[in-house]
Amino acid sequence: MSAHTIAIIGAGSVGSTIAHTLILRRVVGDLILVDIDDELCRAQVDDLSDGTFLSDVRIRQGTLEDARKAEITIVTAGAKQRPGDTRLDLIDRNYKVLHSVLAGMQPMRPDAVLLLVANPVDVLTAMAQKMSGLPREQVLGSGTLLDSVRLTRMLAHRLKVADRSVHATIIGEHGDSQCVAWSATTVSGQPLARVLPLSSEELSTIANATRDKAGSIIAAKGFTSFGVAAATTMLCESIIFDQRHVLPVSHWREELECCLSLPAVLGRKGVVGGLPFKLDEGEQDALEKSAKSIRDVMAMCAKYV
Ligand SMILES: NC(=O)C1=CN([C@@H]2O[C@H](COP(=O)(O)OP(=O)(O)OC[C@H]3O[C@@H](n4cnc5c(N)ncnc54)[C@H](O)[C@@H]3O)[C@@H](O)[C@H]2O)C=CC1
Ligand SMILES: CC(=O)C(=O)O
Repeated sequence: MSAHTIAIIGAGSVGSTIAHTLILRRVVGDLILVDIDDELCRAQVDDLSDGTFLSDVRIRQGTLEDARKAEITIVTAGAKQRPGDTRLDLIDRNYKVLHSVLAGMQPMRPDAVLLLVANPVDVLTAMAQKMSGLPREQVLGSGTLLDSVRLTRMLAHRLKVADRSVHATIIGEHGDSQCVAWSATTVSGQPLARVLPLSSEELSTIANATRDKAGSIIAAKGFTSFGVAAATTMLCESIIFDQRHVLPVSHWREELECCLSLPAVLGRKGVVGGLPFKLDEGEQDALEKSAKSIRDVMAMCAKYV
């Protein structure tokens, strides 16, 4: 049994599914759920606790004061997109939620990692870096790991190979300006273009389907939860067990003056390193445009911080 503790702020669809996945994967010994809706939180804890016999993880309802002491705190609290909303449309509501959550968690345990999942995740990650009191490297967002998983699946399906044989990365915003690092996409170490030559129209179709997948799920069922829970669990494992996986997560990029996703090394202190990630000219342009769209929203939010 792992002796680690993770707190999840926001016990709605995403928070509870992350809790469920962490329980099944035995990532932690103790899990704390916090929500402003006391009754919902209690019911989620009661329901989740019926499944803990599979892994012996202890789960309980807690407060921001409890979350303050956890090794990882995951923030899912906030409004979700309604059909047709972009993730950026959520900023006004979710900034206020983030502000009140972080204010209630001061001072945070100095070696804590704060993992943002609520949207717009890139902008909220940058705001949390300013408000949390933690070093920047310890505050990161789930970013485009989920988008990269979605892209990987589409390519693996097309190639009729296992997902793990494909390495595909979405970079930039977890949102509409995201871009595919096609030049770095490989299948069993071989460049994708060699294994599966695709026309530029086909590449665009795949990129658009990846970008639009969340919207189509939300249009049909109102929210997404399973993919983000699996992605967040993978991030927690890399952090808690200091596994140093290289994963696309939202983190501060000085050269782009914002938080966005590029591959980073994830260990016990959060983003513990980076590796060179070469892009072609078109991809670099797209990344810079994505950064600009995030910076534009941050500029609109300057009134807050
Ligand atoms: N980064 C990603 O890949 C993904 C992000 N999301 C985002 O996650 C967020 C949550 O989505 P859902 O769980 O579907 O929404 P939800 O509405 O089911 O849950 C949100 C929960 O936050 C709680 N909450 C609100 N204010 C709070 C506060 N001040 N303190 C504590 N709890 C508070 C609410 O009571 C509610 O239970 C949304 O912003 C959504 O866009 C969703 C899917 C994927
Ligand atoms: C909602 C969201 O951000 C996603 O599923 O990608």
